[in-house]
Amino acid sequence: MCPPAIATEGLRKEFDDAVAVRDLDLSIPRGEIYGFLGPNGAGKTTTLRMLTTLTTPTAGTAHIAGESVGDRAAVVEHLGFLPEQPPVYGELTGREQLEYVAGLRDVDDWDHVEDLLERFDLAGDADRRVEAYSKGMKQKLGLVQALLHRPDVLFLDEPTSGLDPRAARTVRDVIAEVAREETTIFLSTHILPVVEELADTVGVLSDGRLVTEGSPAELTRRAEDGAEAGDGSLEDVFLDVTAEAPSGDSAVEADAPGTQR
Ligand SMILES: Nc1ncnc2c1ncn2[C@@H]1O[C@H](COP(=O)(O)OP(=O)(O)OP(=O)(O)O)[C@@H](O)[C@H]1O
Repeated sequence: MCPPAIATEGLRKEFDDAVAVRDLDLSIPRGEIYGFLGPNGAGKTTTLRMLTTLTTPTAGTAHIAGESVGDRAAVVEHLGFLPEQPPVYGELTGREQLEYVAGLRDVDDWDHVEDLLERFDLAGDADRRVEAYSKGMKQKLGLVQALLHRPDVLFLDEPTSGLDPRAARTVRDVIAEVAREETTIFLSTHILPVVEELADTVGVLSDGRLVTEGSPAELTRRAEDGAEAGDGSLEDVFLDVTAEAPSGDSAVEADAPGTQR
């Protein structure tokens, strides 16, 4: 049987003065879009960094497509990562940027690269310098470069942050399309409607702990059943399960749902 796309057991990260992630257990099947929510400081970025080998766990295990994150060379073949700020160089053209990343990744399937540029509506701009790209175009270029090597698992950190509604729509459409091709997507975001629209399963992290998990429909049904106030929306679920978080500056207070940061 295929191993899960993402599996963690007791995954934990401590910094000198804080526990950022506490004993996280995840099992995310292949082909799923997993929406990872949590207030500011909940530990989402630290989790992403552990899963993408950028930081070492203090304890526990994590496997991507069956490979341990401790084996960086093996695991990076399976993952693509779009951080909140896409790692693109302004002085290169879009195509040069992709050639550079393809070289690092040993990708020589140029038909695939051209196909991605077409699908993301970037082909006409591929020979322009990246510094002339809009934020949405840079985000799409970042997505193309994360997908160049056909990863099994794509990690996205706030992929629609700061985009205008049209650019955010395009990025959401692209995510949905990529997911249709059996790529597993781990989507970390504050923007609840994005998760509500795209995610098969939602996990909510609060103070480093996974405090709830389920499909958006299951979570909102639970909120409707238990709610004394509110309309049983994902926002109610989020507010309810993160209510005990020690930080006062929850994501929902800072960003009204639907706000594109
Ligand atoms: N390098 C570090 N050194 C010390 N503490 C850190 C470090 N990185 C993160 N932390 C702490 O770990 C906790 C989780 O931070 P993290 O950035 O993972 O949260 P987050 O959920 O991504 O937050 P946000 O939504 O605001 O980006 C916070 O208390 C943060 O201060």
